[in-house]
Amino acid sequence: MTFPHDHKQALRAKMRAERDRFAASNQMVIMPPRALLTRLKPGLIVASYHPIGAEADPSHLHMAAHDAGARLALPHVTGKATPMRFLAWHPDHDLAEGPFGLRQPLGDEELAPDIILTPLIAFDRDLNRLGQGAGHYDRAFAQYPRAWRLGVAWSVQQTDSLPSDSWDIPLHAIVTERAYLEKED
Ligand SMILES: Nc1nc2c(c(=O)[nH]1)N(C=O)[C@@H](CNc1ccc(C(=O)N[C@@H](CCC(=O)O)C(=O)O)cc1)CN2
Ligand SMILES: Nc1ncnc2c1ncn2[C@@H]1O[C@H](COP(=O)(O)OP(=O)(O)OP(=O)(O)O)[C@@H](O)[C@H]1O
Repeated sequence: MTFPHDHKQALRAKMRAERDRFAASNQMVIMPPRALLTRLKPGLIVASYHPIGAEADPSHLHMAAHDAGARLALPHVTGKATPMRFLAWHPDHDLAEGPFGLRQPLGDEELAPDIILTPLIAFDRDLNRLGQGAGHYDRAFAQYPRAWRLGVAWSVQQTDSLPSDSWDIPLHAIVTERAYLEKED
């Protein structure tokens, strides 16, 4: 079922406001779930992200990956229309300013991720995800279908049921400051 574009836009505005309110009055951290830790090994490529605004901070997750010998990558975009690339990044490296207030890697070494720590605006119990609407993660998920897709979010970003379009690829799991949710299969 295809939901009107306007419905997704209204949901984004509502859930961004919810997230911003939550983050303004709480000092929470998100810790790496056991399911992530058991997957980590030297040489694995883990894509994380640099949070903007009130987004959930994945740094404890990617630092656990770094400590386990994994290589890190961060997303790099140039605009809404162009695909996102994951570029190599080391925690000691500086970031450069990008579009939408993003901070992105300076280098140009593209990596194919084994695990994608995924930012999101909203999620539901079926692990559907609503993103920024440019299709950057939907396209990356299609490009790397074997990667493990772990959503990172505040618990208040959960909503009853999300509109799902044909191109939407659900997450394998989601971690919040309160819980770890996994797809039952
Ligand atoms: N931290 C972070 N990095 C990320 C993403 C993300 O969601 N979060 N992306 C996910 O795709 C990609 C960047 N894509 C983006 C596409 C559109 C907008 C955008 O339209 N932003 C709105 C305001 C967003 C807000 O207030 O939350 C804007 O600029 O009007 C932002 C990022 C890659 N890096
Ligand atoms: N595999 C794909 N290839 C090309 N375009 C895609 C693909 N997946 C999604 N898109 C396009 O991306 C756009 C954004 O989709 P949508 O509103 O579902 O994004 P979203 O749920 O916010 O997630 P994202 O974080 O990926 O932006 C749509 O116009 C869609 O046509």
